[in-house]
Amino acid sequence: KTCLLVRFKDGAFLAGSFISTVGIDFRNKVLNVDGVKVKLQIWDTAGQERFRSVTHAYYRDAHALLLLYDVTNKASFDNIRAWLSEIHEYAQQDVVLMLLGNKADASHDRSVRREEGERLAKEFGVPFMETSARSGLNVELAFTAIAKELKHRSMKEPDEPKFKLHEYVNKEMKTAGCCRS
Ligand SMILES: Nc1nc2c(ncn2[C@@H]2O[C@H](COP(=O)(O)OP(=O)(O)OP(=O)(O)O)[C@@H](O)[C@H]2O)c(=O)[nH]1
Repeated sequence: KTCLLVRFKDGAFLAGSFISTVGIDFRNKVLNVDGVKVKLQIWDTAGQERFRSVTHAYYRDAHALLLLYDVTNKASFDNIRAWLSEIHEYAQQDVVLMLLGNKADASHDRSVRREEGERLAKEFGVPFMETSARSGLNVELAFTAIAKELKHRSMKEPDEPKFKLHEYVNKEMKTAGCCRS
């Protein structure tokens, strides 16, 4: 999670970093979305179980949640169902969700296939993409898509058609041949 956020914020990869997030941390980034400045305040939660009660407190105020698993770690993928039920319990009902399978670059160590991620995302009706903090694959796209959805929700003109996050993500992935850094 931290590496993905640092890649998005600073365009760099923290190679060999083993510093676990303690509790919660945040970073801001301003994006230009269709000529409008959108300020994203992105909270980076600790994945470790012992910080769970701290992170719960932040779900309620989140407008969007990015759920990450590690494609080289099957347990992290299996945990997604548990995270989703936590989200249903603690987050706002209309929170924007996206599922990301990170470390897509690590092809030799992969233990979760892209199709498995796609299937899970479909089951829960959330947009999905694989990302890589190392190569930058789809990182900008994931955050930009969320920013577009949030901008649309807060500034929508009465006659403006609804922004469709799913469709936007699918279209962008197709245009880029599924992968872009
Ligand atoms: N190959 C590869 N390694 C990655 C990628 N993203 C992160 N890593 C490595 O995975 C390890 C953990 O990354 P972090 O970003 O610190 O993980 P985290 O989810 O923030 O961890 P916690 O704070 O403990 O919950 C580090 O050794 C990173 O170098 C990636 O896209 N590709």
